Amino acid sequence: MEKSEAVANENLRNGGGGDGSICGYESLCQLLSSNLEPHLLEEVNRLILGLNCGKALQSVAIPEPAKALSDEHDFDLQAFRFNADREALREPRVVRVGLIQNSIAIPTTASFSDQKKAIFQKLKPIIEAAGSSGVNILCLQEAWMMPFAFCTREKKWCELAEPIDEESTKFLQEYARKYNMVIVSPILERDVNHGDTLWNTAIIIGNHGNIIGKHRKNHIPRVGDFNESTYYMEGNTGHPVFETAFGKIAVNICYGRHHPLNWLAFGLNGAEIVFNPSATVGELSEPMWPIEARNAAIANSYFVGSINRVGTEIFPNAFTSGDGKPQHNDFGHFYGSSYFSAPDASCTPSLSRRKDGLLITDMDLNLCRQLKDKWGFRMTARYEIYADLLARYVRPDFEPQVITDPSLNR
Ligand SMILES: NC(=O)NCCC(=O)O
Repeated sequence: MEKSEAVANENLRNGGGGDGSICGYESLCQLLSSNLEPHLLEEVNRLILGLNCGKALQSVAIPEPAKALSDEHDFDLQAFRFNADREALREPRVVRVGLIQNSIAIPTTASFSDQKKAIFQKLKPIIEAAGSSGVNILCLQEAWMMPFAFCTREKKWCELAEPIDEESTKFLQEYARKYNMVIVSPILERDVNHGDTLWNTAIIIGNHGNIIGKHRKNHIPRVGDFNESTYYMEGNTGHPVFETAFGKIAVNICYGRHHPLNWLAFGLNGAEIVFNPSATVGELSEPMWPIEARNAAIANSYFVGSINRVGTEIFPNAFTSGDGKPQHNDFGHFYGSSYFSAPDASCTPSLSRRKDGLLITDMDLNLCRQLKDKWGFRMTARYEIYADLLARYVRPDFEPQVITDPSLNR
């Protein structure tokens, strides 16, 4: 292989910096802001981040205790604000929402209990930073309490699954109570009452530490090394929206973001913020990452919080994925880059591509209805014609509606 080809392949797998950075920059936005003249940057940002209420997205002052924690524990910390127009009859409904992305804490060869404890330990200062900054709703990444071992297809990792009221939930319930914070906790769930069935589940912990409910991932990837159907079942919880003290929220777990109907269903049930806790790698999905969630926010008139884990997780035994490629011990680089999208097509810059991080964003939920009134996507959606097509499509005798040009030679 040519050297340049080898470098290109390495960039594809791990990012242009070799260390997960983008040629030495933490994120695309940082690369652009470090290299463009201010007037060019303003125009580029207008195009790639959009405008919120006609203006560039505002950043928000980071509270001092959170800043101190991020300096001490070396995690990325950014804060922004999505505004809405002032209304005559409704007060603004501003909530502060946080997303956490992180790498695992110790090698995957350590004992399971040590690995879990080390992740808890690593997350403590980041959750403290969120809580002490007044975050109202906090979401963690997919299967945050374990390495993303689904690539291995080894059954031993099933041991890490937990019932919804166990160790990981208890750990977060304390923070929910301490900081009056709703916490969305995506874990690998063990459903003891149903024969130890495993699910990929997001638990919604209320701001009093109570469990409001759970949602189980609807769509399971069967792509690349993401052999997740070896571990858990397709969700059976529908598309619940959880009415919390701070707004109506829902969770579209990872691969569900490729399914527009999944996003739609949460919108139809009234979600104002949909979280997309994920675990995905650069080579597979990075060009899709800035588009799909943002499109969902626009199409469904709600906010989306997208989270991806960070780093390269190396497993003891090599695995293959039936694609003819050599066996390997890791998925590739989880590229972080967590961000928020708003219904008016604006979005925040993303967090680091290689570091742990906390993204805090204030959002006026009034923006959701304002965008529904402006664009009328819900009103113009013509759901009945799609309901009819879908009802026919799922039948075994479905015939596609194709009208063939009679002049075609067949
Ligand atoms: N965890 C998960 O569903 N990953 C699938 C990969 C992707 O959707 O980018």
